[in-house]
Amino acid sequence: MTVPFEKYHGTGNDFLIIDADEHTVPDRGELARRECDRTDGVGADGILFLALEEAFQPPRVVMTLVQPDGETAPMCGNGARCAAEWAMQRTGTDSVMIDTQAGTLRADRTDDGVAVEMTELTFDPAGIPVDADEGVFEEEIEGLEVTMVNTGVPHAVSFVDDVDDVDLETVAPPVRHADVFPRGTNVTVASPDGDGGFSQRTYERGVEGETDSCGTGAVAIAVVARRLGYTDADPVEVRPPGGDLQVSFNDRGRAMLAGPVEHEFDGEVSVEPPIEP
Ligand SMILES: N[C@@H](CCC[C@H](N)C(=O)O)C(=O)O
Repeated sequence: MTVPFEKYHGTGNDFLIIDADEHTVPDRGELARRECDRTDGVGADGILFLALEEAFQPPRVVMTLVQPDGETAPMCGNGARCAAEWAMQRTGTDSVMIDTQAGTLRADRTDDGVAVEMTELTFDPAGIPVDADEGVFEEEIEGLEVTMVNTGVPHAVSFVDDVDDVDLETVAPPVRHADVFPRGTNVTVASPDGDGGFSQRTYERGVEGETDSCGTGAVAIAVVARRLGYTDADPVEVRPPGGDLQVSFNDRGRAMLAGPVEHEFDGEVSVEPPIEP
């Protein structure tokens, strides 16, 4: 049998979206491993399974991201922005709430895209998690000087002179798999633009490679840069290869992630039918 999907991307971080209310996929991990493959499948950084609750004001959408390795990620900044656009299109609203494993986010339409209020972030080792007695700030792990933060998912953030000079596919995997991270980590490098903003590159856990953009990574750069005194800009402009993101801070002290979202195309994928009882 086949299941329809809609393909979205947020600054190049791309996802197949499947309506989880309408379509049952018995083995989500198998589907993600097969269809996220950029050679033999549709090609994407993950599959978002979305279940809409239209009765609420604003409407709610339950978001589950299954990554190309078949595992579930608790949170995804760009995925949340794509999920919000999908839900806003379906409900004709300009605001939605998104339920993730890392917490509930509010998302609003902006002039040029979608902004989400991120979940609470932490530098606490237990919350990242990292096996350390105190917060990890500018410490060398597997050859890279990193600061550890959890912005919904863990990021090892490293500031360098020029992100384009970093051989990320070589430098990142030892950090991503370092023993001190019981659940692994994303690895994000950033270089200052001299104007309070940063260029970004991220090697993503679950994708096991570099993506064109990572929303939790952009927020990680902004909060770590502010914490270390590298910027006092608000919003902080963060530029991954796939487009420009803005990270601002609201009066609740929460980070807001904003940027464009695009609907690319629709299609169908084949799945095994559910086993009848
Ligand atoms: N691309 C995402 C992050 C997705 C989760 C990450 N790969 C993980 O496993 O922690 C984003 O935009 O935040």
